[in-house]
Amino acid sequence: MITLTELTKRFGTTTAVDNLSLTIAAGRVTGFLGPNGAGKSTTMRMILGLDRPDAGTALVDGRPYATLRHPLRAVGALLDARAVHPGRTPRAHLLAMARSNGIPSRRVDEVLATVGLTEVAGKRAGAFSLGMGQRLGIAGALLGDPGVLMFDEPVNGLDPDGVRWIRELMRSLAAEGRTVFVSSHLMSEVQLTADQLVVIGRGRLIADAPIGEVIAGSSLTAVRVRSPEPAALLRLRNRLADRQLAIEPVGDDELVITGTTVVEVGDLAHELGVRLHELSAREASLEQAYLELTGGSLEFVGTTAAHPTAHARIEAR
Ligand SMILES: Nc1ncnc2c1ncn2[C@@H]1O[C@H](COP(=O)(O)OP(=O)(O)OP(=O)(O)O)[C@@H](O)[C@H]1O
Repeated sequence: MITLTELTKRFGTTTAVDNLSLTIAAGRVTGFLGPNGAGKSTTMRMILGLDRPDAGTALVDGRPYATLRHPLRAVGALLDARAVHPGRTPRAHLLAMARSNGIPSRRVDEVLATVGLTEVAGKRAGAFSLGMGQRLGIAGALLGDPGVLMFDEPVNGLDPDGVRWIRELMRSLAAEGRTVFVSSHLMSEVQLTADQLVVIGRGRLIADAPIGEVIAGSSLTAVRVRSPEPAALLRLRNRLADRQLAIEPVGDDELVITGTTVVEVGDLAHELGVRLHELSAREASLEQAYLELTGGSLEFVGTTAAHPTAHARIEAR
């Protein structure tokens, strides 16, 4: 478990992480989302004791990282896949890590096999592709068999097989009861991998909820209902309006309603004796829900206009 309490980090006049309080629970994959510059890496660095908070605390299983005697056995992390010295071999790199954390050297061969690098274990890491570097970083994270794992953009540079491999690895690590905290900009991938989402913008918490709730909260998640009887449909519309739901009529035979479920609308239609020709749910994608949530907290925006002013800074709503 990771516990953040009023965590704050400033760089000069920039508040990178702003009073962040949340718990990242064990036994599930928590996706960590936010626009560029939102403060994700800084948060992860503070959890790992690499950046010192200006206020608040970041605890791993109730303890600050710096007080862990064998940190790699408590928390494994992939932050920067290029962090390995180019002249070193994967085996030498992992052996050095193992030695400094009291981890038996046979564990090195185990993790090399897990990430599929056994055959290149004696080659210099400098010649590795980005995907191989990611795999080596993941091997380092797994080395101490830790209960908490953090990955910053782990699928970066991986081919489709590698992407699927990391997805299955994260799912299985969470199924073993570990805490898996992973940042990503790939919404389709997060939708397939994560159970819980933490969304931040400009260092502040925007959402901390199960993925289904985040999608259900989107204005693009809606129920569509069609009836061949306009008068009956109007009765249904009035009753839905009584419940303060947002209703968009389409012609006189269709309604699109947000903030409800097919169960609620179906039950109401039945109660009012409204004959239906369609009752369907339209679910927003995670990407649509995410863009709505973070729309006001973008730090850097580009444009597709003819005369781009890319990277203009915009103010928060
Ligand atoms: N060492 C540093 N010195 C100065 N400013 C920094 C430093 N590290 C981060 N920042 C600033 O803090 C803010 C948060 O950066 P951070 O890298 O944590 O965001 P992020 O969410 O990980 O972004 P990305 O998705 O682009 O990786 C940004 O405004 C960034 O410029």
